[in-house]
Amino acid sequence: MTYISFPPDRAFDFTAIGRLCIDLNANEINRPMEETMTFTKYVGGSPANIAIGMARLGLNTAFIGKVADDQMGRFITGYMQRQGIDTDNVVIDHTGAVTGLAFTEIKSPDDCSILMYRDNAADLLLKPEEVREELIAASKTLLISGTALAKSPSREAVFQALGYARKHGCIVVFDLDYRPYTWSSPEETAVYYNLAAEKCDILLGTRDEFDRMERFEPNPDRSDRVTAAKWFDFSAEIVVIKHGREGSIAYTRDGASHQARSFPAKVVKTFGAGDAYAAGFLYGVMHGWTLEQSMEFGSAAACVVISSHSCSDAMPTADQVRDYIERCARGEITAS
Ligand SMILES: Nc1ncnc2c1ncn2[C@@H]1O[C@H](COP(=O)(O)OP(=O)(O)OP(=O)(O)O)[C@@H](O)[C@H]1O
Ligand SMILES: O=C(O)C[C@@H](O)[C@H](O)C(=O)CO
Repeated sequence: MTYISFPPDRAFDFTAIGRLCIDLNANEINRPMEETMTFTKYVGGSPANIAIGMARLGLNTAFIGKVADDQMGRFITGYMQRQGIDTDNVVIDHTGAVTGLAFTEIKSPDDCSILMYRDNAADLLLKPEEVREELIAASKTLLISGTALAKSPSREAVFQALGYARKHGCIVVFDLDYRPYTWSSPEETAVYYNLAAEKCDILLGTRDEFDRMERFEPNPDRSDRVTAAKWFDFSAEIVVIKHGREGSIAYTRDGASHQARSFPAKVVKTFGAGDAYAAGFLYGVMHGWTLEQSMEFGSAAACVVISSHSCSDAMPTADQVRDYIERCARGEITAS
């Protein structure tokens, strides 16, 4: 059964809007960052990771964002281009803004955290008038990321992109991607997440992220079905709630639910799972797979990334995801 009809014959399968930043992942792992001395630099930013994941899976991909006018901005843009991602709508800031840094701490495979330096980050300075309508008109899918709603003018740029997407029949995916550092208050988060979610076709988030959206409409049992039902009164066709190692569940407008288990993984670090999951899941949905197949593919893609040191660099190809699934089926991979 097809839950989403993507517009055919467009130059891009997938376009993301949001932050492009730098991950600095501690090399000395399994210890607090106070004791780490060296880091490896990767392109980061949840929407960037997802776009890289989609390109790695073989989809025609573009990005809408803003980078600093410095070596880090040029590193990011060059890396995206080497992945085959169209960066014509990646704007260079000229106000002296900087690149957001995500220092990642890997205390243990299950205890990871991210220290974010995002003051005056260039990505949040993307303006509505810098969003190119023709790019969205040429895209089957637009992914928006919650953190881009945290500050103006990025917030208005996202709503401008949403307007173009609705005008041109582009399917909108909302990856909730809540990052506390960037927001002024929980109320502000809930207001803007709800305003954006009303215009989206597919919602992807964790239970905690959906809880944050429900400040004004309590869901005391934190019911996934209650959460999803609300969005079918708006534009949503699919609502996915992710539950970490416990797997994920999706609801569709027809009232059906779809579940996927997680795969075993030798976890190096937990973050990046959601980005890889989003790429793998959307890859399946865009290929007309069942939701169960798409969620399974996303789950396996997530395991490839959490078994690696990086997020962006580790985003798998379709063959690598299939190989991971097959190796698990043969019992060759067990959970750490
Ligand atoms: N420890 C794990 N072992 C196996 N699979 C996992 C693990 N953690 C996450 N996954 C897989 O990745 C999916 C998404 O992970 P999660 O629910 O943690 O989302 P997230 O919080 O958005 O991820 P991130 O940590 O990147 O922010 C899960 O539904 C599951 O399939
Ligand atoms: O999204 C961020 O700003 C942090 C990412 O760069 C990091 O790779 C991560 O947390 C992935 O979800």
